[in-house]
Amino acid sequence: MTYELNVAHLYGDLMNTYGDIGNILALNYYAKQMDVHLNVKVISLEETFHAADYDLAFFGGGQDFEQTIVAQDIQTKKAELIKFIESGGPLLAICGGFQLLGHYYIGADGEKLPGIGALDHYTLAQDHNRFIGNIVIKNQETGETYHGFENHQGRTFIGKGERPLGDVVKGKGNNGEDGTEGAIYKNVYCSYFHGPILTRNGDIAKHLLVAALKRKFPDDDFSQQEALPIPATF
Ligand SMILES: NC(=O)CC[C@H](N)C(=O)O
Repeated sequence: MTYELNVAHLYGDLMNTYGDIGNILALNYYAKQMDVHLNVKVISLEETFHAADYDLAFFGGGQDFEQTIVAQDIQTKKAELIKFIESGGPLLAICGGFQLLGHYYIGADGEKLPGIGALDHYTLAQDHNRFIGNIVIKNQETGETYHGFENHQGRTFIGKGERPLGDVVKGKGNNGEDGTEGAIYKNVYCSYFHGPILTRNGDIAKHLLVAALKRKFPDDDFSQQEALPIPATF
């Protein structure tokens, strides 16, 4: 393979609800077609995340119990994660991962867990209810439609500098109120979609990989990779 990218799978052993690890398999599938080899490393509790060592990161969803543990540990990685994000590092964060990149998450039992505040959203609890079901959204900038399955109790409200990943066509989205789903900030893509998201929405995998390639190899031309057709089903 011509290119190599280093991928950090953040808390891959703890944050993996509904087969979110399938996102790593899907990334590999698309990377191969782009002539890219991925070196994937799980970075978990008490392990160091050095922003400069990685070209792409993935942070999956989790249950409240795992999130209480991760919410503490991730504070030790906060500065380097913010460095990675602010320098344009591509990162995909799903559900619990999405919540912990923001200011805080209030769990089903009312416990307030700190996030790292790298992105300007916050997540409230809801009373004895979860948003569960198939969801469809549309990204207004690209015109792309994304399909997924949501299952979350948290209600997220996005903030300064964040655009939604899409507008809700069907389903609940971030909070069931404002019609937004997910968030985009710089090269960070957040969503409540399981499914996993990248197996059903190859366009997002392509955006992440192309962003990582352009950032790591600024002198090369990736128009061919950008033009890669995305199969209807993975
Ligand atoms: N699937 C998930 O990652 C769920 C995240 C969080 N525990 C919630 O219920 O909102």
